[in-house]
Amino acid sequence: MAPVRDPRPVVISGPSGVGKGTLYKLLFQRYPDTFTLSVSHTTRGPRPGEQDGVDYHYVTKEAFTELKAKDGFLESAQFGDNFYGTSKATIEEQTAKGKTVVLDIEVEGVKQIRASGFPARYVFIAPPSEEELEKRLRGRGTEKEASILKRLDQAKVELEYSKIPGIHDRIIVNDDLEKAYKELEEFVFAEPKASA
Ligand SMILES: Nc1ncnc2c1ncn2[C@@H]1O[C@H](COP(=O)(O)OP(=O)(O)OP(=O)(O)O)[C@@H](O)[C@H]1O
Repeated sequence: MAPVRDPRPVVISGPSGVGKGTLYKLLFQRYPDTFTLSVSHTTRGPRPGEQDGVDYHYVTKEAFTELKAKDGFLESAQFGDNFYGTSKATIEEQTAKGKTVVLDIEVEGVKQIRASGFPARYVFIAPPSEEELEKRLRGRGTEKEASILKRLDQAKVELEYSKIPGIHDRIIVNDDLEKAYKELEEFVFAEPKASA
Protein backbone atom coordinates (compact mmCIF):
# COMPACT_ATOMS: atom_id res chain seq x y z
CA MET A 1 0.00 0.00 0.00
CA ALA A 2 1.47 3.32 -1.03
CA PRO A 3 1.49 5.73 1.91
CA VAL A 4 -0.14 9.12 1.51
CA ARG A 5 2.37 11.67 2.75
CA ASP A 6 -0.04 14.58 3.10
CA PRO A 7 -2.66 13.93 5.81
CA ARG A 8 -5.05 16.70 4.72
CA PRO A 9 -8.40 15.60 3.29
CA VAL A 10 -8.82 15.83 -0.47
CA VAL A 11 -11.74 17.99 -1.60
CA ILE A 12 -12.93 16.97 -5.06
CA SER A 13 -15.31 19.25 -6.90
CA GLY A 14 -16.48 19.73 -10.45
CA PRO A 15 -19.72 19.84 -12.40
CA SER A 16 -22.22 17.03 -12.22
CA GLY A 17 -21.46 14.37 -14.80
CA VAL A 18 -17.79 15.29 -15.21
CA GLY A 19 -16.65 11.97 -13.78
CA LYS A 20 -15.71 12.78 -10.16
CA GLY A 21 -17.32 9.61 -8.82
CA THR A 22 -15.78 7.48 -11.55
CA LEU A 23 -12.34 8.84 -10.72
CA TYR A 24 -12.36 8.52 -6.95
CA LYS A 25 -13.99 5.08 -7.10
CA LEU A 26 -10.98 3.97 -9.15
CA LEU A 27 -8.73 5.34 -6.43
CA PHE A 28 -10.69 3.42 -3.76
CA GLN A 29 -10.57 0.22 -5.82
CA ARG A 30 -6.86 0.41 -6.41
CA TYR A 31 -6.00 1.46 -2.82
CA PRO A 32 -8.80 -0.06 -0.73
CA ASP A 33 -7.22 0.63 2.68
CA THR A 34 -5.88 4.09 2.03
CA PHE A 35 -8.88 6.28 1.26
CA THR A 36 -12.34 6.78 2.63
CA LEU A 37 -15.23 8.90 1.41
CA SER A 38 -16.44 11.43 3.94
CA VAL A 39 -19.78 10.42 5.43
CA SER A 40 -22.13 13.42 5.64
CA HIS A 41 -24.82 14.19 8.18
CA THR A 42 -28.36 14.56 6.88
CA THR A 43 -31.79 15.25 8.30
CA ARG A 44 -33.50 13.25 5.57
CA GLY A 45 -34.56 9.72 6.37
CA PRO A 46 -32.63 6.70 5.06
CA ARG A 47 -33.77 5.28 1.72
CA PRO A 48 -34.19 1.52 1.37
CA GLY A 49 -30.79 -0.14 1.43
CA GLU A 50 -29.00 2.84 2.96
CA GLN A 51 -27.11 2.34 6.20
CA ASP A 52 -26.55 4.77 9.05
CA GLY A 53 -22.86 5.64 9.34
CA VAL A 54 -22.16 4.26 5.86
CA ASP A 55 -24.26 6.31 3.44
CA TYR A 56 -24.99 9.14 5.88
CA HIS A 57 -25.18 9.89 9.55
CA TYR A 58 -28.95 10.31 9.95
CA VAL A 59 -29.82 12.95 12.53
CA THR A 60 -32.86 14.96 13.61
CA LYS A 61 -33.24 18.63 12.67
CA GLU A 62 -32.68 19.53 16.32
CA ALA A 63 -29.40 17.60 16.50
CA PHE A 64 -28.26 19.12 13.21
CA THR A 65 -29.07 22.67 14.30
CA GLU A 66 -27.32 22.14 17.62
CA LEU A 67 -24.14 20.86 15.96
CA LYS A 68 -24.21 23.74 13.52
CA ALA A 69 -24.55 26.27 16.35
CA LYS A 70 -21.46 24.71 17.94
CA ASP A 71 -19.56 25.28 14.69
CA GLY A 72 -19.37 21.51 14.23
CA PHE A 73 -19.73 21.55 10.45
CA LEU A 74 -17.04 22.20 7.91
CA GLU A 75 -19.75 22.97 5.40
CA SER A 76 -23.49 22.57 5.27
CA ALA A 77 -26.34 23.15 2.88
CA GLN A 78 -30.08 22.87 2.62
CA PHE A 79 -31.76 21.06 -0.28
CA GLY A 80 -35.53 21.26 -0.16
CA ASP A 81 -36.55 20.63 3.44
CA ASN A 82 -33.44 18.71 4.36
CA PHE A 83 -30.08 19.75 5.77
CA TYR A 84 -26.77 18.19 4.81
CA GLY A 85 -23.33 18.79 6.26
CA THR A 86 -19.83 17.49 6.74
CA SER A 87 -18.93 17.35 10.42
CA LYS A 88 -15.43 18.27 11.49
CA ALA A 89 -15.43 15.45 14.05
CA THR A 90 -16.19 12.84 11.37
CA ILE A 91 -13.24 13.96 9.27
CA GLU A 92 -10.93 14.11 12.26
CA GLU A 93 -11.98 10.59 13.37
CA GLN A 94 -11.46 9.12 9.90
CA THR A 95 -8.08 10.86 9.58
CA ALA A 96 -7.04 9.61 13.04
CA LYS A 97 -7.68 6.05 11.78
CA GLY A 98 -4.96 6.66 9.22
CA LYS A 99 -7.29 7.18 6.27
CA THR A 100 -7.11 9.94 3.72
CA VAL A 101 -10.58 11.40 3.57
CA VAL A 102 -12.05 12.31 0.20
CA LEU A 103 -14.86 14.86 0.07
CA ASP A 104 -17.13 15.13 -2.97
CA ILE A 105 -18.47 18.65 -2.58
CA GLU A 106 -20.27 21.25 -4.68
CA VAL A 107 -18.98 24.77 -5.16
CA GLU A 108 -20.77 26.39 -2.20
CA GLY A 109 -19.26 23.76 0.07
CA VAL A 110 -15.79 24.42 -1.33
CA LYS A 111 -16.20 28.11 -0.53
CA GLN A 112 -17.27 27.30 3.04
CA ILE A 113 -14.37 24.92 3.65
CA ARG A 114 -11.93 27.47 2.24
CA ALA A 115 -13.42 30.16 4.49
CA SER A 116 -13.22 27.91 7.58
CA GLY A 117 -9.44 27.65 7.29
CA PHE A 118 -9.62 23.86 7.84
CA PRO A 119 -6.51 22.32 6.27
CA ALA A 120 -7.47 20.59 3.03
CA ARG A 121 -6.30 20.24 -0.54
CA TYR A 122 -8.51 21.04 -3.45
CA VAL A 123 -8.79 19.38 -6.82
CA PHE A 124 -11.25 20.40 -9.51
CA ILE A 125 -12.32 17.98 -12.23
CA ALA A 126 -13.09 19.83 -15.46
CA PRO A 127 -14.79 18.52 -18.60
CA PRO A 128 -12.93 18.67 -21.93
CA SER A 129 -15.83 20.87 -23.15
CA GLU A 130 -19.39 21.79 -22.20
CA GLU A 131 -20.62 19.64 -25.11
CA GLU A 132 -18.81 16.59 -23.76
CA LEU A 133 -20.22 17.24 -20.28
CA GLU A 134 -23.75 17.30 -21.69
CA LYS A 135 -23.04 14.05 -23.55
CA ARG A 136 -21.87 12.35 -20.35
CA LEU A 137 -24.81 13.56 -18.31
CA ARG A 138 -27.22 12.28 -20.94
CA GLY A 139 -25.19 9.10 -21.47
CA ARG A 140 -25.35 8.23 -17.79
CA GLY A 141 -29.12 7.97 -18.18
CA THR A 142 -29.87 8.83 -14.55
CA GLU A 143 -31.40 12.24 -15.08
CA LYS A 144 -34.64 13.66 -16.46
CA GLU A 145 -34.43 16.50 -19.01
CA ALA A 146 -35.23 19.25 -16.45
CA SER A 147 -32.53 17.92 -14.13
CA ILE A 148 -29.98 17.78 -16.98
CA LEU A 149 -30.67 21.43 -17.87
CA LYS A 150 -30.38 22.46 -14.22
CA ARG A 151 -27.08 20.60 -13.85
CA LEU A 152 -25.70 22.19 -17.03
CA ASP A 153 -26.62 25.65 -15.72
CA GLN A 154 -24.92 24.88 -12.42
CA ALA A 155 -21.91 23.54 -14.37
CA LYS A 156 -21.36 27.00 -15.85
CA VAL A 157 -21.24 28.48 -12.34
CA GLU A 158 -18.77 25.80 -11.20
CA LEU A 159 -16.55 26.27 -14.26
CA GLU A 160 -16.45 30.05 -13.79
CA TYR A 161 -15.57 29.64 -10.12
CA SER A 162 -12.78 27.20 -10.96
CA LYS A 163 -11.09 29.90 -13.07
CA ILE A 164 -10.42 32.11 -10.03
CA PRO A 165 -6.71 31.71 -9.31
CA GLY A 166 -5.76 30.14 -5.99
CA ILE A 167 -9.04 28.30 -5.33
CA HIS A 168 -7.89 24.86 -6.40
CA ASP A 169 -4.48 23.26 -5.97
CA ARG A 170 -4.98 21.23 -9.12
CA ILE A 171 -7.34 21.26 -12.07
CA ILE A 172 -7.62 17.95 -13.91
CA VAL A 173 -9.32 17.80 -17.28
CA ASN A 174 -11.16 14.48 -17.49
CA ASP A 175 -10.69 13.75 -21.16
CA ASP A 176 -9.02 10.36 -21.28
CA LEU A 177 -10.14 8.55 -18.11
CA GLU A 178 -6.89 6.69 -17.36
CA LYS A 179 -4.83 9.83 -17.95
CA ALA A 180 -7.08 11.87 -15.63
CA TYR A 181 -6.91 9.08 -13.06
CA LYS A 182 -3.10 9.08 -13.14
CA GLU A 183 -3.09 12.84 -12.53
CA LEU A 184 -5.42 12.41 -9.56
CA GLU A 185 -3.25 9.62 -8.19
CA GLU A 186 -0.13 11.72 -8.57
CA PHE A 187 -1.87 14.63 -6.78
CA VAL A 188 -3.08 12.61 -3.78
CA PHE A 189 0.28 10.91 -3.23
CA ALA A 190 2.35 14.08 -3.70
CA GLU A 191 4.66 15.34 -0.94
CA PRO A 192 3.14 18.24 0.97
CA LYS A 193 4.59 21.53 -0.22
CA ALA A 194 6.73 23.36 2.31
CA SER A 195 4.25 26.26 2.25
CA ALA A 196 1.19 24.02 2.77
N1 LIG B 1 -12.93 10.28 -19.17
C1 LIG B 1 -14.19 9.91 -19.46
N2 LIG B 1 -14.54 9.70 -20.74
C2 LIG B 1 -15.80 9.36 -21.06
N3 LIG B 1 -16.80 9.17 -20.19
C3 LIG B 1 -16.52 9.37 -18.88
C4 LIG B 1 -15.21 9.74 -18.45
N4 LIG B 1 -15.24 9.86 -17.10
C5 LIG B 1 -16.50 9.57 -16.72
N5 LIG B 1 -17.29 9.27 -17.78
C6 LIG B 1 -18.72 8.93 -17.76
O1 LIG B 1 -19.43 10.16 -17.46
C7 LIG B 1 -20.62 9.86 -16.70
C8 LIG B 1 -20.62 10.73 -15.44
O2 LIG B 1 -19.62 10.30 -14.54
P1 LIG B 1 -19.83 10.34 -12.94
O3 LIG B 1 -21.15 9.75 -12.58
O4 LIG B 1 -18.59 9.79 -12.33
O5 LIG B 1 -19.88 11.94 -12.69
P2 LIG B 1 -19.91 12.82 -11.34
O6 LIG B 1 -19.02 14.00 -11.62
O7 LIG B 1 -19.56 11.97 -10.18
O8 LIG B 1 -21.42 13.30 -11.29
P3 LIG B 1 -22.36 13.70 -10.01
O9 LIG B 1 -21.71 14.91 -9.38
O10 LIG B 1 -23.69 14.01 -10.64
O11 LIG B 1 -22.42 12.51 -9.10
C9 LIG B 1 -20.60 8.37 -16.39
O12 LIG B 1 -21.48 7.72 -17.29
C10 LIG B 1 -19.13 7.98 -16.64
O13 LIG B 1 -19.00 6.62 -17.03
